[in-house]
Amino acid sequence: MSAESNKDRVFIFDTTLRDGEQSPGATMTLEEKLQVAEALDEMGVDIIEAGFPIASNGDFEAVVAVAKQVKRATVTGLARAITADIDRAAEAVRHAKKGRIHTFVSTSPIHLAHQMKKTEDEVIEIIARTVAQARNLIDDVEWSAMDATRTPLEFLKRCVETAIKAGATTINLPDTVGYAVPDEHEAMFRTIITSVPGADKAIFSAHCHNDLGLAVANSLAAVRGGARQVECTINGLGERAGNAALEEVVMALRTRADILPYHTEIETTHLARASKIVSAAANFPVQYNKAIVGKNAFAHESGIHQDGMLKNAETYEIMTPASVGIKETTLVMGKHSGRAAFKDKLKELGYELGDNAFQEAFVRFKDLADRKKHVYDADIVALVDDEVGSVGDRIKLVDMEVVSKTGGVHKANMTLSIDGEESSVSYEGTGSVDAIFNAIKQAVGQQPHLVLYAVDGVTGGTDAQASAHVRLELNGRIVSGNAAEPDTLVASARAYLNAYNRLLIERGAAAQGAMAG
Ligand SMILES: CC(=O)SCCNC(=O)CCNC(=O)[C@H](O)C(C)(C)COP(=O)(O)OP(=O)(O)OC[C@H]1O[C@@H](n2cnc3c(N)ncnc32)[C@H](O)[C@@H]1OP(=O)(O)O
Ligand SMILES: CC(C)C(=O)C(=O)O
Repeated sequence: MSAESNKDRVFIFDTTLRDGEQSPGATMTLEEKLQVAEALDEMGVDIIEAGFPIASNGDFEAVVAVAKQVKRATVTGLARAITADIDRAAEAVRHAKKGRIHTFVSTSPIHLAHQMKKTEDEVIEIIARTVAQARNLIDDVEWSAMDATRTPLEFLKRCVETAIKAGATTINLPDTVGYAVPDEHEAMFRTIITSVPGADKAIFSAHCHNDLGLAVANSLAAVRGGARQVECTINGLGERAGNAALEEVVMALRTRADILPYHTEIETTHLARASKIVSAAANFPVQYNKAIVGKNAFAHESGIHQDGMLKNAETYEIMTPASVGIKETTLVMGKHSGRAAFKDKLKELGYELGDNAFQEAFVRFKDLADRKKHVYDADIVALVDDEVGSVGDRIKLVDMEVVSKTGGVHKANMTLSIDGEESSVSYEGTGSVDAIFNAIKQAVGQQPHLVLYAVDGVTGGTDAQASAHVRLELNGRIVSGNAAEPDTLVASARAYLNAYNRLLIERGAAAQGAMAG
């Protein structure tokens, strides 16, 4: 495929299995690498860098296995500018339908002086010799200038010209240490591509690291400067702060085609799945706020955004979750949510409340969200059931204080509203709950028999709401009451009152008489 006929096509070179695996702790087994490679191939990645064959027998075997498995993509293996490395890489990638050798050497003064201990002329000789060696073994050869962005332009031009003359078909100018900024990066590519003799015969490639958080921005700048291959990894995995994230590069090109008129052949609906596969294989969690594939990438918690989303998703989303393989947007219910989202959530949960009941439920929801980190659907169900179940209650809890001492007194001081009038009472018990129930019985002047008292957590966690259940019996009648609250004792008191209120309803006028007496 000539660079000319694909002038706006950006080739995606995925190095999750090589640079990605260089993330400390991200080592993958052969089976895991095959699973990742399959996902990349199905997604339409153009080149898969499967490993560094000379690094170990395991790496060599992995590159061979990936090469044999992959159906569509070109498979490459990395090699230093060393004869044995290049031979080993060739031996591994020759198993692929389309194989590539990727060889590299340092070009920056600091690397030449301290790592390679070579002069510029010696490096030029190494490039000519090793690229030619690779090209004698395979037609598809990529050459990389390690630390290109800290290399003086004049020397970089000499290196690139030498590599192209020796037969390199792809020239990669890596920002090895994540030092570049976008304008400068774009200019570097443009200068090299427009001034090096023979540059039109090669595809230029960007390989950006994220040390300054600029890997994706620099990759896009390189494309503007003429690069047509971007090296990246799923989830931005990679040495130190990582590489440019594949999903971000691809979606930026797709979403901003208006000012970045280039395209890739990536099937973007596979992105979320690939992210999960890599995260599991590399045992590397994806941060919640990671662009495109993070748990929060399509989640909205604030009321104003949720209201906008309910009116038109384009108000707060620049791409659809479906376009990256995420099922749907989520409106997370929390302390920043407003009425629009709460109403929508109630509808989803099957509730239709009248204006007053809705308003009261919303106030209680806000109050709960202020106290609880996560408000789950189950919390809202408990809250609304509780709200609906207590509509019309004649006796309500106004305030409550419980004093409880190990081996000592358990006392409940309660203020209740009975038919709109407040009444305070204190009573002791054998425990806090017993004291509460005794205080209520004292206030209402009745002694119903407690048939059942039980408490469950609505959700997990110590901040979960407690759901309390009380069953009372009076004169042969049995009624149940429920209440949900973050505080177990308050939930218990309200459940008792809820049951007692039902007892009053069932007993009708007789109960009214009893209370008045
Ligand atoms: C920017 C990048 O991501 S580059 C890729 C980095 N990835 C890795 O290093 C992972 C795999 N690496 C390995 O398994 C090992 O480092 C090996 C097998 C490659 C080499 O192991 P060793 O022979 O023990 O060498 P060691 O790692 O200690 O040092 C690297 C050597 O390679 C040399 N070297 C580094 N890059 C190159 C290069 N592109 N071309 C030629 N030689 C190079 C260094 O100068 C050093 O040589 P020296 O020992 O003569 O000083
Ligand atoms: C080997 C090259 C491509 C590399 O990984 C880098 O320079 O970061």
